[in-house]
Amino acid sequence: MNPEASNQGHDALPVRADRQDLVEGSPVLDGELVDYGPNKRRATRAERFTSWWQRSPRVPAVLKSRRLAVQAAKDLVVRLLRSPFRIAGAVVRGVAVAARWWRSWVRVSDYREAAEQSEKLADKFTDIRALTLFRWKVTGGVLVVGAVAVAVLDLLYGSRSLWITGALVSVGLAVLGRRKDGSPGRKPVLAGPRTLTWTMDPQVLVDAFRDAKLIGKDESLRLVERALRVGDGRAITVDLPATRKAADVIKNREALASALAVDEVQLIVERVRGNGGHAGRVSMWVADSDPYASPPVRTPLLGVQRWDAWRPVPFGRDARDRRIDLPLVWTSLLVGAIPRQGKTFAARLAAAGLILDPHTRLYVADFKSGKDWYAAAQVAHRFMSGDESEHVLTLVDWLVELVSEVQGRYRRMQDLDDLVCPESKITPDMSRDPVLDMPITAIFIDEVQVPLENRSPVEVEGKKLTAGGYVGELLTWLARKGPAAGILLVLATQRPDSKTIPSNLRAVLGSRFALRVMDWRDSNIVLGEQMNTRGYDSSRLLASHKGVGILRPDGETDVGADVLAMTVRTFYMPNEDWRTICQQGRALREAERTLTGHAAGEDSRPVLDHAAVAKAIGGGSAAEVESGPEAELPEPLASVVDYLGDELASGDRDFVPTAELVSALEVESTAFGRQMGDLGCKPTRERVTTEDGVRQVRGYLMADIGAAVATHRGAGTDDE
Ligand SMILES: Nc1ncnc2c1ncn2[C@@H]1O[C@H](COP(=O)(O)OP(=O)(O)OP(=O)(O)O)[C@@H](O)[C@H]1O
Repeated sequence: MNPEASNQGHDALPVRADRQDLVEGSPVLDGELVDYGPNKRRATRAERFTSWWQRSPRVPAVLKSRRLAVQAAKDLVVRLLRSPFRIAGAVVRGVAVAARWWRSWVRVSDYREAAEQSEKLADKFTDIRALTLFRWKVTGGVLVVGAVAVAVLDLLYGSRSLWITGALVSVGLAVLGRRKDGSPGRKPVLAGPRTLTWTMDPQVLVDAFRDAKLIGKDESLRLVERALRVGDGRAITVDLPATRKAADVIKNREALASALAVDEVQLIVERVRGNGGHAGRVSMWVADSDPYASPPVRTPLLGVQRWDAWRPVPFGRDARDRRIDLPLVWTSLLVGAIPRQGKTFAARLAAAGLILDPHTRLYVADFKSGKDWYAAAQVAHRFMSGDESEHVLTLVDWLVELVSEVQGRYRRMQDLDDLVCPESKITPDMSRDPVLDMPITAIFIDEVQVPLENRSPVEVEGKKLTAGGYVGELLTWLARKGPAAGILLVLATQRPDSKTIPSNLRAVLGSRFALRVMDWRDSNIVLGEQMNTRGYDSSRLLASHKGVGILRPDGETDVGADVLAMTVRTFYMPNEDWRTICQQGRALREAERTLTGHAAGEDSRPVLDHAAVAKAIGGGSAAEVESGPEAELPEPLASVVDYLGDELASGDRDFVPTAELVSALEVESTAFGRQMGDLGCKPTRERVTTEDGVRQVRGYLMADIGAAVATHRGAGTDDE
């Protein structure tokens, strides 16, 4: 690649302006300056030393900053000037403490109190009195001996000895009267900052686990692999005490990060699975600094000639800098985030892998109607960009065409022998055989909430439906049946809420990628029910971390087949790289003669068999679409329903403890109980099995919650 050209590309930022309205004049630039890969130069020895010095927990903070050092010097001068007064104060306090102790001793207070408590003071009075007299005599004796000793010393050594004795007594009294830790006002209200020291002191790690309540007071950790330097951080593997679960450590990662004094993005906690692991083995990695603050990495696809759609597509890197590839075939992908977090960039990465395989067929529906997808028009079998109702109706036609295509493929697979098609599933050879005509076909829909929310009427087999409802039904059917036949969906949405993306559609989208969202509910909508309680909540990601999200893949990734989800920063693929990849994809298709549809200049209308499609997706569900959207539930019932998800209907659970709901929904328990009561849900007590055995806890019966939901939905619909 020409370096000059590439540098130019970095400086020339994406132009976001209306194409038709562009007349002569300076372009309006919208974008972010990104300093990445190729410009990175090796740090010098001095720079490396400075970086180590700044990060090392062994170097005191005052030596890391000039401002802090000056402040520390000033504090020292003040301390020195104040020291005579502080010593005098300590001596006075020491005299008071000594006098109090002597008084209690001479009065035999402990003996007296014990006798009083056992109501035997009268019996013991004579003994106490005798002891008191004896102690007075001892006191008198010590004073006389002391006075004589001082007089003798004075005679022998002069007044110097008096000064020395006085100084020694003062030091003793000052020590006695020093400000000790533990009593109010006797320690600084704000102690210094906590810093990460666990790599040096395993006890700190154990304490952190205890502070985070991940192990009990009397429990400890076992070291499996000592702390090692891995990448730009340290890794350690430990075994939890028996019965403690690694899943709970992952869930409470934030508490552990706080106990270890690091930001949670710097802490990666994974369960070690398989042969070398067990349910209580935890592998931890702590980054030296924010792992996502470094410049983003360009997609490795830029350097490859072609890609195989069956290979997982390079998607990004995790905090430990491990490459994460995303399997796309036989699954579907949902990408969700608030605006400007990198959804389109993420969806385009998935597309890039497929574009570089000339045997794939692409449908691209860009409801963002910007320039982000424009370059894909040269390779896409069907392409459109716009957010009007006509575009939604075109999408309906595409989806109907794809449903027919899937049905056709299954029919044709039945006729193939077992050697070519061993299961009712497409294989790599089948997808590349031009005679079979079953290429991997992917439909990309950016801002999928636009068609899903469209209320234009469509008539299907005599029934009136909303276009959005019909799109939802078609997408659900395709996500369920399509992947095995080689048809996959990639949907990106700015509005990951339960009303926009129907729950039955979400349930069948295998892979999920959640960039930053507004709250844990939206995060669960993208990632799946209760993922926040398992430690995966994309609302906790930082706004400055563009392209960073939580990936829940459907299938094996390089991190491991059993990893539920992971935080990934997507590769950076700005517009000029995207254009290069699309041009390369076109050249590959031209060479293989696989250019079809829109890209080949033949914008054929889809062949539609509405009757067969309506039959396939089922009349019952279509009727549901007709009845309009479900009435909105009041809070906190809506959040409870969101949290419980499918558990509410599945009947797997009869009861949910209040404590679980309060902690998952992050609400105040009294107010929550009152609001639930107002909505017709009264708590009960049930016996449940917890870690500490069977206990009776307060909570709600699923049936009661279900009944309250039905009542409120019914009421809402009646009102309309
Ligand atoms: N992996 C990445 N590394 C660094 N920056 C990124 C990355 N991915 C995206 N960005 C930055 O984030 C910005 C927004 O990305 P993108 O257009 O994909 O957001 P979006 O979520 O699709 O936005 P919208 O909702 O407005 O369509 C881009 O301009 C890009 O500079």
